[in-house]
Amino acid sequence: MIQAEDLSRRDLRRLLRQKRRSLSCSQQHRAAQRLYRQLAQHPLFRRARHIALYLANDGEIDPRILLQAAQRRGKATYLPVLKTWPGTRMAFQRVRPGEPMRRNRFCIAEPLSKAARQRPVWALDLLLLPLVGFDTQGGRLGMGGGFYDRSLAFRNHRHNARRPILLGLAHECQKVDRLDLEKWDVTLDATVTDAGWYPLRLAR
Ligand SMILES: Nc1nc2c(c(=O)[nH]1)N(C=O)[C@@H](CNc1ccc(C(=O)N[C@@H](CCC(=O)O)C(=O)O)cc1)CN2
Ligand SMILES: Nc1ncnc2c1ncn2[C@@H]1O[C@H](COP(=O)(O)OP(=O)(O)OP(=O)(O)O)[C@@H](O)[C@H]1O
Repeated sequence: MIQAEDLSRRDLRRLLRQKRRSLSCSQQHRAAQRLYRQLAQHPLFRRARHIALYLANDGEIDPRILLQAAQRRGKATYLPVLKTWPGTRMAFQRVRPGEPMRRNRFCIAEPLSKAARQRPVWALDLLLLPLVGFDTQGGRLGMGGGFYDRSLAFRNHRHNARRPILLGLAHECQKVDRLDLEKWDVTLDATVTDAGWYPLRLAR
């Protein structure tokens, strides 16, 4: 495991992104299947009616089969869409199977922005977050854009906010011993990897 305290946030990001990108196609495929098995029958997933996920990029663990399962089960599914103004914000937009996608400025696929189909983040039941690195105390290191932190800033003022449940999704190799958190960083309720769960304070 990586000893995070010896590295700057920038170097840690670079190292962890390299690690996830270097996984082979078959390793990625196996990891996605294992992640699916960890989550698909879990009460938090089964109970959630409004779920936000992401489209995998840059070696991230791929939640697409969870997205498809959620849609088959009649849940409302959402993906992040970057706003053109202000450029630091994103929204969560409802998507249906087969909907056209475009590439955003980071080359990540996203739905065509339609304000009427966006849902405020506090009205989602479950948010599955991509991440670059995680620790076992709920710490999350993202891509460095601050998009998720900004969307979830309300959580740091209202610690008792129950919605949405925040689950980081990761490859086991993205685990680090400890992340230093900045004041704006939101804490995850749990991180789920291909190998298992790292819960922080899940109310069941
Ligand atoms: N799959 C996925 N979707 C996501 C995120 C994510 O982490 N994963 N995001 C989570 O926040 C948002 C996009 N955030 C991002 C933040 C920074 C960079 C970034 O630094 N990219 C380039 C360098 C900048 C550039 O090309 O202009 C890079 O790859 O180094 C990419 C995405 C919304 N959608
Ligand atoms: N709630 C917030 N309000 C204003 N600025 C914020 C907020 N949260 C984060 N930021 C800004 O975003 C920048 C990036 O933050 P950080 O490195 O924690 O992003 P990240 O969690 O890795 O990225 P992401 O959430 O996009 O995956 C920071 O420089 C910070 O100033």
